Amino acid sequence: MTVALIATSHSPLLEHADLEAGVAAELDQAFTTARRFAEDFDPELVISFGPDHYNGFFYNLMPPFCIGYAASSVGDYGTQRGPLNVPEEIARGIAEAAMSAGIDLAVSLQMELDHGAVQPMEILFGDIAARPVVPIFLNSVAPPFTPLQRVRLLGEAVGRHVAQLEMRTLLIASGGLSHDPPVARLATATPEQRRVLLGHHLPATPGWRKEREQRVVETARAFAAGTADIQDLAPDWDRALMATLASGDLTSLDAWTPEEMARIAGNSSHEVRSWIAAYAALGSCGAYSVQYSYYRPIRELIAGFGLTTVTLD
Ligand SMILES: O=C(O)/C=C/c1cccc(O)c1O
Ligand SMILES: [Fe+2]
Repeated sequence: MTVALIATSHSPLLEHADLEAGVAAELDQAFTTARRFAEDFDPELVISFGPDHYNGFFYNLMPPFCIGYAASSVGDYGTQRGPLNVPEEIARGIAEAAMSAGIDLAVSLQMELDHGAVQPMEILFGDIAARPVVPIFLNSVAPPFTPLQRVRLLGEAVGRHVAQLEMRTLLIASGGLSHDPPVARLATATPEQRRVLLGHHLPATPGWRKEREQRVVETARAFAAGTADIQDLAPDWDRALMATLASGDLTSLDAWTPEEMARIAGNSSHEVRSWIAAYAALGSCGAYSVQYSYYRPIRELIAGFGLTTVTLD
């Protein structure tokens, strides 16, 4: 059994932002390092922990966790659209193992994924169907949020099962870190936004999606210029979280509350759930060490942008 982890922020603005040359080069270097790590590891199986942004999961039925037995990408923000290569038997095994460990979760035979789940696959492998992948959705935008302890326990249960699979398995965490992009929220939604949060706008016209994405692109430009009314990034919080994850002892995160996370690090900081679950999964396979760690708060991407590669000792 060999297991490794790549944890990375995502941002749909990667293709739309006007980054300073130095920052663009740095990011390029981080992605190249991750790509080489993935190529060298050559996984037989990928398990991808990621959020959704009201493209696949809506308030008509919003589970805390869901494992896809089959999945396809909606292709938002120009990401690759179409089916992923999901090994159904392995996905079922993971879901049954997590349920047996006391983690209640949903399963889907028709899971829809957005940039939050597929962008790292595209960056690492150039094709979302390049490797067999089991997608694990963690609700990170739609309150109420399950406690972080449950997220850690989900990760541990998945990791214990993966350790028995005898497959070279790459865990991917996609999300975070501190950030507050203009994703609609139920508490403050207009009637039109409420329809979107319920999924009632579907099937959406291409024009509708373009409009929604353009609003985020414009907010990012304003954020970089210092004129957006979204919450600032929280680099100290991001760095402290990355240090805790690297330490191998995640239990102190159990005490974090969603309210405090949002207050300090923004409404989308809940995407760090993917990192916590994936690090916990690796930790239940053995002691680990971070091999590479990148971090920079990048307003143009509306992201405290982190990327780590991690191996078992
Ligand atoms: O438009 C969305 O739904 C989300 C956009 C976004 C922007 C910046 C960082 C992220 O993690 C995002 O998902
Ligand atoms: Fe996101």
